[in-house]
Amino acid sequence: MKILSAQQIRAADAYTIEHEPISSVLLMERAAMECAGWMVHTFGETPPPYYIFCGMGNNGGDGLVIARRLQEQGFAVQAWLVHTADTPSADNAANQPYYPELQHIREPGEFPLLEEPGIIVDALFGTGLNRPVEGWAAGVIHKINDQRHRHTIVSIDMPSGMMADEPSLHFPCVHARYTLTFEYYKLAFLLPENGERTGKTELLKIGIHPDYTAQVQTEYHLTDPETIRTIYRPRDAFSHKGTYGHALMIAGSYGKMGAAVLATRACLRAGAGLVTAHIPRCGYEIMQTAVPEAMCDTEESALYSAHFDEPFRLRQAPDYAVVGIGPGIGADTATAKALERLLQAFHKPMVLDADALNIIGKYPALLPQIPKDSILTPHPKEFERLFGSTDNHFERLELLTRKACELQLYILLKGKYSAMACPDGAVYFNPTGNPGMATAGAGDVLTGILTGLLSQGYTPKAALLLGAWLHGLAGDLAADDLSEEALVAEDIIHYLGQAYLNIKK
Ligand SMILES: NC(=O)C1=CN([C@@H]2O[C@H](COP(=O)(O)OP(=O)(O)OC[C@H]3O[C@@H](n4cnc5c(N)ncnc54)[C@H](OP(=O)(O)O)[C@@H]3O)[C@@H](O)[C@H]2O)[C@@H](O)CC1
Ligand SMILES: [K+]
Repeated sequence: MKILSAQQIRAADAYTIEHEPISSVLLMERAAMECAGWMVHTFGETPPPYYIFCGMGNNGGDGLVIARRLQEQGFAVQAWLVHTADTPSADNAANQPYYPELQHIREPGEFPLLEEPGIIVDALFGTGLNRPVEGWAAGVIHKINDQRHRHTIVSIDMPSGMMADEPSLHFPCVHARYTLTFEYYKLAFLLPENGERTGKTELLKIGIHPDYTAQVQTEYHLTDPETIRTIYRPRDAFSHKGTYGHALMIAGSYGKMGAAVLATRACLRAGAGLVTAHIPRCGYEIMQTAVPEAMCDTEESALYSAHFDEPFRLRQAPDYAVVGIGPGIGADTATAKALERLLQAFHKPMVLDADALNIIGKYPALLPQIPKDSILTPHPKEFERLFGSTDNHFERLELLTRKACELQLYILLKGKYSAMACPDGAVYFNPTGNPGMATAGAGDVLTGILTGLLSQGYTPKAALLLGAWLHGLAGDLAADDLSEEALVAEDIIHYLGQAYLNIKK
């Protein structure tokens, strides 16, 4: 699913008006009708009163139509026009006469007392916002926010005060419980700095012309079930375990064998044909017992770093279809040297996570040695250690994209919507997953899944998009059964099969 800028959304609007064709006032009617329908469905036939705050642009116009439609259905509605400009937009003005009970706010003192707990509809500003809201209009936003513990706030298209595709963290902005957004997610919704202000986002289809969406070029995308279904490849009936590759998982150290077990298990569960776990001697019994399906490659030394000192082992690395490296390996000097030798020996795309990334953060000269098209999966702190810090999440996204292009790597920056930057400059956001997955070992499982998918012959881009989707979906299915709180990394592996079945539906 494409993510459009505010300017492209305006163009989509204009294209629809011209080519459907439909008048702009009727397109507004359609958008508002979807919102009113969502509210009736969500808040029921006997909801608390609706308090609707409308601005002077088309977002306010949507609010006016919502007010009329809800009132026509017999709901208790009060609506106010907040005079943030001298003149209303044409479609806003056209709708005012159809809601004669409209009240007016021209200064914060006129903000009403909303006695009965109800539903506040925020239709002050949408995609037309082009600067911070200031003065008494900002006061109105603060007054709305003051009510958020007594009332449910529903923002129309965007929380008022937020910019669609620029930083606006420090702007006055409505804190919504729900945001009903039209046709496209806005980039701002997908960045952590806006999470608290957007609330739960609901995407409402308002009939934007499909031809516009098909031809418009954008670097930002949200992965969706259709994309995932086109990536997923069913197995060939005549295949054998060799068809799905032999993966090498380099993980674990004394006290961190859990990371190695999780990554190896996830790699097998994701579908790798064969997996060898390259682990320290001290973890041999643990791995053989916990993951009998995996082979083990160990060294005599109990120290993880020591087993890399034997060049013999590394010479075998190129024989593997893929290498996953990082979970629990530690970041001491000997391990760093070993990673360097691995990068010299292995030239196919690999998966680097956790301590492998911390080592590269310490020795940035290793960065250009990573094989082209490899996948890096840093969490925000690891990302910072690798590439430095930024002032806001928009800048961080730019840095992420730039590094993926410069280094010709796939970089997945973990988050609620993990951002996956590709070497061609495209960025995909993954929508599956839940806060229950903020738990020890969840990242090791992702490394295993990605390695397992690469091993089966998925391209790095396909493995990345599918892997992130499966990982999040397995977590969602696990949380549905077990709760977010009780979810542990092992559950993600356990539900991976259900996630695959869900894709095939
Ligand atoms: N796209 C679609 O498909 C559809 C879109 N629809 C709806 O239209 C909405 C976009 O409407 P919109 O363009 O009229 O802008 P909106 O957000 O109402 O702002 C109004 C005006 O405020 C002004 N302004 C800006 N910043 C300001 C500030 N800080 N403080 C004070 N004033 C400020 C600025 O004018 P300026 O002052 O810059 O001249 C701006 O034009 C969209 O979000 C959706 O709800 C649907 O109806 C139909 C389908
Ligand atoms: K709004």
